[in-house]
Amino acid sequence: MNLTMTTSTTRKPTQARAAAHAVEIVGVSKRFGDVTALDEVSLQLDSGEFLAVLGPSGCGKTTLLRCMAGFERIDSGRIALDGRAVALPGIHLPPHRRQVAVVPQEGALFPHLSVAENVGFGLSRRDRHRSARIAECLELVGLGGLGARMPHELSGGQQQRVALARALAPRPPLVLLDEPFSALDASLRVDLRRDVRRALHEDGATAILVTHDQAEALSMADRVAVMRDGRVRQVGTPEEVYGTPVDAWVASFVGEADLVDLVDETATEVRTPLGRVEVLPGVPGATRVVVRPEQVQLAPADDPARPAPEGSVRARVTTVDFHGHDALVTLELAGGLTAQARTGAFPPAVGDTVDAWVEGPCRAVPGAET
Ligand SMILES: Nc1ncnc2c1ncn2[C@@H]1O[C@H](COP(=O)(O)OP(=O)(O)OP(=O)(O)O)[C@@H](O)[C@H]1O
Repeated sequence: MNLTMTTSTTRKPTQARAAAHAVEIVGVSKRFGDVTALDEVSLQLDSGEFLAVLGPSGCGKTTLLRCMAGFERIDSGRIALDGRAVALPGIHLPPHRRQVAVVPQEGALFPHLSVAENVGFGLSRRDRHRSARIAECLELVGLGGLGARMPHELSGGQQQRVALARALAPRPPLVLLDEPFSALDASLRVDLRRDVRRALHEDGATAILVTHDQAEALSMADRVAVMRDGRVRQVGTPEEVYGTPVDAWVASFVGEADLVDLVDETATEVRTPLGRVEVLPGVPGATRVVVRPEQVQLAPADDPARPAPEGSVRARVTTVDFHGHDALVTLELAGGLTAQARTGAFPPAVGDTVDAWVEGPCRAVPGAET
């Protein structure tokens, strides 16, 4: 079972080691034969922080998590947890000595133990606060009073909540969540994300969530590390990685993006196939502009009631993906170029001619890597 627990029931005060990061990963590399799963990865987390590691399948997210938990040995670099080195080449603290809890993809509860026994699994039987801590953790994940149930009497979402309560119960300094919501349906996932975020925060846990789901990473984390091909491409707050991606690849992976060519530029404005666009201070060598679909405004062409602003462009609507609360509209621009606009619940129809323009500043990025 992919689960490690500590028997300690008190998290050590962080004040005594104020200088130490809760997690410090420095230049960590890990190879499997010819495959470089991790390539000089460096990350730091403060105590109580929630980091999401976001990247496509095969980018090395799970390997990073397994190296932190102690399930894999690193080839080079260093991992320290709460100021204590747990992995260096030649030094490998086993998982049970790292005080790290892992919440796997599917709860993997012990089927023959009750909910309360599952939650108390990592707590010493002699701990006189054991029952109180079990009850506290079940309350924390919204399952107060369900301790006597057996795992098969719970829904998938409830089982994941028990898995989280079990991970939190021994107060591990670090909780690692390995795509814990991937097996759940969409509406349950949204609720559970919010509750897990709150439970971790209330318990003061430092946590790392591995996910390929950008909405999950952006909505839950204090900071997001975007990975590709074993490397960390960008680390920042959700607003930073979405609003100021470092390159075209990050821009397209973290949310939808129209990457439009930069035609000419003045100090703060560029001309693009989507009209005039205000740009944020750019990155050297920028050739493209990241326009988020929600920045693209549309109005019926030649509508006297809503004249398009100067610098707008003419476009034809080619497809409309209706989502209820909003819609994603694909536009054909001059020269056969396409762009996407996110509208409200009343989008234009396929075949309509519209005026399109971009509102708000955009990020200019190097265009080479897509
Ligand atoms: N035990 C292993 N033996 C050989 N190759 C491995 C092993 N574990 C991982 N890899 C390879 O290392 C790379 C990174 O894999 P990893 O599982 O960390 O990616 P991931 O981002 O978590 O992907 P996913 O989202 O699909 O789980 C992949 O190319 C994978 O095939």
